Amino acid sequence: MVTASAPGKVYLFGEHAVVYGEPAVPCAIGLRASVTAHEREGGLRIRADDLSLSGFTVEYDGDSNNRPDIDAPDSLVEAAMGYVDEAVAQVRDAADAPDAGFDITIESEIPLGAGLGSSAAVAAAAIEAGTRELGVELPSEEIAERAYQVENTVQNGQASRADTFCSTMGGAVRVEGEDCQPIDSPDLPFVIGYDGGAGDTGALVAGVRDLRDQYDFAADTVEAIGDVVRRGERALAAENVTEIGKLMDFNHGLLSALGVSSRTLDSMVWAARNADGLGAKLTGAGGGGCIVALDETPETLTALEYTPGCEEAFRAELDTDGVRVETE
Ligand SMILES: Nc1ncnc2c1ncn2[C@@H]1O[C@H](COP(=O)(O)OP(=O)(O)OP(=O)(O)O)[C@@H](O)[C@H]1O
Ligand SMILES: C[C@@](O)(CCO)CC(=O)[O-]
Ligand SMILES: [Mg+2]
Repeated sequence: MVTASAPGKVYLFGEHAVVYGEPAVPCAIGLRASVTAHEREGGLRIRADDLSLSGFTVEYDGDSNNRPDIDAPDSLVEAAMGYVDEAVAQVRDAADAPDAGFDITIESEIPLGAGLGSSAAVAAAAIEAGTRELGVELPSEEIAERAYQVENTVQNGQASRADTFCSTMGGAVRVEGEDCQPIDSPDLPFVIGYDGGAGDTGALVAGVRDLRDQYDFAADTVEAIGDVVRRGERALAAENVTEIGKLMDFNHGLLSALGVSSRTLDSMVWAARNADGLGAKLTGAGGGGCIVALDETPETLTALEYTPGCEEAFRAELDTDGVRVETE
């Protein structure tokens, strides 16, 4: 039995645009998903009590895909299970063990669908736990690549390597197309506001794609996000936190123009700005979920706590540990 964990992340800059080849800078944070894999005689049984489908246990064999007996629409169940299913497919492929069966247990501190990269963390941790359980040790680059394949399949061919590379490597990273690099970052005073909601990553990415196909100025907006990221990288290298904050504000405006913000995400961003934080933006796919702000003082945290629609506000720190084995 092997347990592995991987961190969630916030985007300092560049989500959505990264899907079209612009650079992005996500940063791993100290909230983790843990996956335990225990080999069994064929089939797959998944225990995922943190899933918003009120927690369920699923048991089915590889062929018949028996539907779990829970009171939720099929599409939701399939979407909820897609990442784990695909991660197990990657494990079987990597270990050359097409018939390997597993009991998988997932425990996670990362809210689902909220922009903190729960899917990437679950995928990376599941691949690490599953392959180790079969006695195979993958280099971290391969875990990242296989976790990306998981996201790409579930998001219907519309995913970047950013979330999965960040979750696998930890720390701050820069991703542009297939080029993925760890980068240096100062300790940034992240404050996260969470509205308790979720967005559907695949649907939000598809919405941006449609806008980009329809309007030249939407394509220009995606490129403008790339420009913000390039400036952001310079600010990061110079440890100029004030400039980083300003660029985060700009990045949020451009994401809003692309239709991926929401009323509560905007309210939380404005609460952070009014509290004189250094900058704030939505993080991840958007639609609902989390914003990330920068502030060393307690003001932004307090302001978010009093913002209608904000369910939870907390500080987060850059986590330099990527995917790791917890117990073996
Ligand atoms: N604790 C968990 N147990 C089982 N599956 C999980 C868990 N956490 C996340 N997942 C999987 O990840 C999916 C959510 O991924 P999605 O990409 O929509 O959001 P996210 O990764 O949290 O946010 P973003 O991609 O915007 O950063 C869930 O539907 C589920 O399939
Ligand atoms: C919206 C997106 O850019 C980030 C989701 O966390 C999608 C992706 O990069 O795969
Ligand atoms: Mg995701």
